[in-house]
Amino acid sequence: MSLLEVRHVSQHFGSLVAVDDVSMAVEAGELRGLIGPNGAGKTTFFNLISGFFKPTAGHILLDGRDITRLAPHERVARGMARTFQITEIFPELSVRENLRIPVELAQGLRMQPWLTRAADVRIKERIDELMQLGGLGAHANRLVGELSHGDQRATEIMMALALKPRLLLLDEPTAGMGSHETYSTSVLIRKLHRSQNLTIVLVEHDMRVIFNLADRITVLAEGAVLDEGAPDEIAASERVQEAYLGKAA
Ligand SMILES: Nc1ncnc2c1ncn2[C@@H]1O[C@H](COP(=O)(O)OP(=O)(O)OP(=O)(O)O)[C@@H](O)[C@H]1O
Repeated sequence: MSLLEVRHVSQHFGSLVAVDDVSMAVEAGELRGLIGPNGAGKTTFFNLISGFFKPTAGHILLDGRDITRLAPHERVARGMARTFQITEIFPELSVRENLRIPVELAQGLRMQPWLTRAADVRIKERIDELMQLGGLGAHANRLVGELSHGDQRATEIMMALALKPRLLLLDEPTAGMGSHETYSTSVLIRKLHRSQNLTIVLVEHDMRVIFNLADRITVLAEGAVLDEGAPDEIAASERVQEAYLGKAA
């Protein structure tokens, strides 16, 4: 059974069909890349998987269970977390304080009026572990708003990971980055994928990142699946080349 299964999903906005009868199955442990020209429907598709939109038609299954009508936070409870195209962090808080929010949430301790000393130790240990894993140890007490774009993105990814997802959805993690930061973000994603038993679906514009990281790639064009396969198959696909060249022309 696939970890994530999308069955014949469509999303209409009035007369516009942003996602048109898309099916996709992602196996546990896979890193799936999702690409497509501008306006292909990638972000809409991500919003459908993570529950920000409810599809006009079709079904979404996680571990074989239908989650189509579940709210985003209910999907988080089932093991799904996501990041956004625009980094969603609290710039006026430190890295440690940002991470504390999802760590408390994951441990069922958010909004508790008081914490036992043991619970507080557990929270701090988990924050330290996440900072270490994300390469953020040196920035623990710095305000996130003062960090580089790459470190802000790493903080956001580690906040998603704090929720202990099995499925992590990353929406353009290298958007707006220079080549150095793009490279270090790719290295982080690969490291997390390998060390944390994670399944990842990654939307990216940067083709080097996608072809370097993905086990398989799904290509969307005009809301529909244009092609799907291993990176070398997609690189050789005439249909895909035409879609990109056609768009650029
Ligand atoms: N909330 C919305 N209401 C109406 N139309 C929308 C909405 N969201 C997206 N669209 C339209 O749906 C289509 C697909 O958009 P979407 O943002 O999903 O594409 P994309 O592949 O993510 O594009 P990009 O690569 O530029 O981010 C576009 O025509 C867009 O204008």
